[in-house]
Amino acid sequence: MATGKLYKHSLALLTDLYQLTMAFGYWKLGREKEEAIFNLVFREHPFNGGYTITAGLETIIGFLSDLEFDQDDVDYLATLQGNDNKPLFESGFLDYLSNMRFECDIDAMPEGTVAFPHEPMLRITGPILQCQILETALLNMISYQTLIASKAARVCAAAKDEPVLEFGLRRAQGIDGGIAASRAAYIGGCIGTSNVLAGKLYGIPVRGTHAHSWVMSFDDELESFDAYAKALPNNCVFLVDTYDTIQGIKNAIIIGHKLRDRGHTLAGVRLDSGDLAYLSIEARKLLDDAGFPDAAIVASNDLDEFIIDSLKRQDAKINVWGVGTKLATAYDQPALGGVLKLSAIRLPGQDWQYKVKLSEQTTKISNPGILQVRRYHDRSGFIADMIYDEQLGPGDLPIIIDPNDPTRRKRITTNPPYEDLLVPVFRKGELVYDPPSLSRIRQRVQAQIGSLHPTIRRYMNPHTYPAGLEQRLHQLRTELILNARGYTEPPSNQ
Ligand SMILES: Nc1ncnc2c1ncn2[C@@H]1O[C@H](COP(=O)(O)OP(=O)(O)OP(=O)(O)O)[C@@H](O)[C@H]1O
Ligand SMILES: O=P(O)(O)OC[C@H]1O[C@H](OP(=O)(O)OP(=O)(O)O)[C@H](O)[C@@H]1O
Ligand SMILES: O=C(O)c1cccnc1
Repeated sequence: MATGKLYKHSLALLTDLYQLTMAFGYWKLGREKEEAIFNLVFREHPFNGGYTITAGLETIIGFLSDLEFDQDDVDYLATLQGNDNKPLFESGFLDYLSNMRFECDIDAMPEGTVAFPHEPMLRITGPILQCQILETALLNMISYQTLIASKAARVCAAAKDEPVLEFGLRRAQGIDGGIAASRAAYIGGCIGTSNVLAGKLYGIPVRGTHAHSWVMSFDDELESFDAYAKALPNNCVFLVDTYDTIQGIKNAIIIGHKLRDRGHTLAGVRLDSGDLAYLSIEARKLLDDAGFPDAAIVASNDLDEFIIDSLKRQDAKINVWGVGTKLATAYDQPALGGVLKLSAIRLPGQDWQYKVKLSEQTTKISNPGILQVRRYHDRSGFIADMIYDEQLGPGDLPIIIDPNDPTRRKRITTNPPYEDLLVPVFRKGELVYDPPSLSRIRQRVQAQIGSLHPTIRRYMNPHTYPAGLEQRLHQLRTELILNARGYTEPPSNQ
């Protein structure tokens, strides 16, 4: 029975200490009811790609649904001391945490959405104290799964119509990394995983062959295949490279005939070393000539999207790709670089005050407002994305401005159909969203990627998809930046 949860208790302490010290500060100042809006964004696509696939929302929903500071948690917090060896937190604050119930609004892009730099993938609105405590966990859950789903999408795109199995658990970043990687890889397009716990938790199909150790534990390879075929006649993909790959394929064929005589099937062979193009072509010839045209050739060994692409260009005859380390660890880019930035604040019952964070680097200056993302499309696919402020509104026939280079603009002139990407997930702490099944999320990924122009899908040096700020939001942001830099008066609505 798929439960979808690795942890069966509240993870309220899954945060950085500074979030709790700030929370204490807000409480001490009586500011705990002040409301804030934070947006979770990334600044650059991972892997130098042209798009990013969101993942991790369901993990966040599980985390927030269980959220509470239980007695053990506050007992632990009571032991923390400041540099005068006195308690860091007052008991009144710990009581406050014990009684605190999650009461924020969350709006988020559904999992499996393609996202672009600076677009909020998730927006949290609520008491600033709560938003602050949750920052770290929200980033942790979305950033990593989004990274792996995006990597998987690239690997699967390279494999084109051929299935990719995720084999990464043994090299993944610890227990949670391995579980989350399997989930995200499945979202990104892998058809199964070797990770049995992920299979149980999420209902991901589990698949596998056997290891060199099985072959090595027998006196010879043929005997090992024979014994495996007798024990598991319905799961025979023989690993053929323990000693000599060509001889291994011939041994697999000998056992394949025996399997067939007993009413079973040689499902395939796995190549795990050597020149995978050459060996797969030889394997295909041997298997076909022996009457096993349906036996699959599975390949593994430090594969990634670039090696898969190269092997395909070499006409490798590989039917199934087993990809582990480089997928589950996001080997070439181990972090997404997600951030959660404050964009507005207000006292209860008062107007929002918009906020920006300055930086010497233009791309690191945050966006103010109550942000939403509008995606315009036509029959051929996505046209452009526009980040707009819900109070200013999306505007008629808007102009979309690249925040990194305001001279780059796109005018929306024809009133094309659109979709607002952030959907309500929590309202005042109550779940108002019915999370889709993993198979629906996988379908969404394929539909979303399919709606991108092929030049944006290219995994080397892709074209840049038009995504930017609605012009009045851009103007307001510019005024706030100039004001923060001391050049102007604050904008009139501040
Ligand atoms: N024809 C090919 N074209 C491009 N890359 C290939 C080709 N064949 C294999 N590779 C890749 O080259 C790398 C070979 O790595 P390495 O030399 O460490 O492996 P090996 O010696 O074949 O096997 P192992 O060390 O696992 O026993 C792997 O990443 C593999 O996927
Ligand atoms: O190469 P990856 O993409 O990570 O795929 C998973 C690897 O895990 C297994 O190897 P094993 O742990 O036996 O080590 P190996 O690298 O020596 O084959 C398997 O034979 C693959 O080679
Ligand atoms: O089943 C397999 O072939 C497998 C599983 C994990 C890692 N490498 C291979």
